[in-house]
Amino acid sequence: MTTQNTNATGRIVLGQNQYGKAEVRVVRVTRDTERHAIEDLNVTSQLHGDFLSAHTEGNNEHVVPTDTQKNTVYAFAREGVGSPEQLLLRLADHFIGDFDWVTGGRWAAEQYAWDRINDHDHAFVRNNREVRTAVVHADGQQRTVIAGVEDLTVLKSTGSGFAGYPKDTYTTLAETDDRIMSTDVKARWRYTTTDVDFNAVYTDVTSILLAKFGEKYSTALQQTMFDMGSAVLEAHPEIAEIKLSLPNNHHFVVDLSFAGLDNPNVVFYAADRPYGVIEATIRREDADDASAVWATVPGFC
Ligand SMILES: O=c1[nH]c(=O)c2[nH]c(=O)[nH]c2[nH]1
Repeated sequence: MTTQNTNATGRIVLGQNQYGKAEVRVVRVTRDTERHAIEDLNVTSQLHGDFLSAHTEGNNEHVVPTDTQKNTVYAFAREGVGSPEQLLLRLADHFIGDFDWVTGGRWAAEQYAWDRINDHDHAFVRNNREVRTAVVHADGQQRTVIAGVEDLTVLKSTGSGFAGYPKDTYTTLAETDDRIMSTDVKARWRYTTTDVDFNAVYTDVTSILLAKFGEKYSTALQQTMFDMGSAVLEAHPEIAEIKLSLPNNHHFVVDLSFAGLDNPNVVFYAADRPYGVIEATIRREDADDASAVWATVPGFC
């Protein structure tokens, strides 16, 4: 229960604030040769700093327009992207370096992949397998980079069960040692350094997550999730922690007895809701506390 302060006389002040341009869609074509390449991003720029008088006095002399922030994203893309993390780090250095009162900020990106059509030089098909994510949080000279992946939908048609759980009056779920397990992998991992080959590590982390999902018999999504996250930390010392949020995309065996048919795990009803939701942070025991940065990355525990 919260109690109400009935004689609140304290001054009203501006608390935490940030502002910027959300979802700047930028497609960068690299066309130095006839074989083009595409980088397709959705970038958000938000500044932290001394913006008090803009809020309390209507004084805009510190307010770098959100329109300028959008233009800066496009201008920096002209110089090259490389990786979403590198682009965001350059944006952070620029805004903090060029404007005295900008002390930090949050820059975020999603990246969408395009594959070549039949190895064509300049025709592509969008690969909707997953969305890559990146966040750079800057505070003075400090940079924190959090990379991620989402909408990576996976399924295994056997090699998963769920049993041994407590039962009470409300339990109807039957134990099983053979079920479908499916989830949409959503993960974010925090680097301890900016000296990273971000594209190479992204590729390796996603391939580890996929391999571990399939690798061994799963007694629960919780166990599989911990295996997936642990394997990423084991392979990558430059990652301090990884957060996973995994919906349990339930597949129910359909009772076909109305037609006189058995159903030995062949025909399933893919429910879209409700779904289990299994989440964890898997971390090195001695990892530093980055909870203030994680607070800017919603959707995880
Ligand atoms: O992998 C699972 N974890 C659970 O916590 C759970 N709960 C449930 O009903 N089914 C499952 N499956």
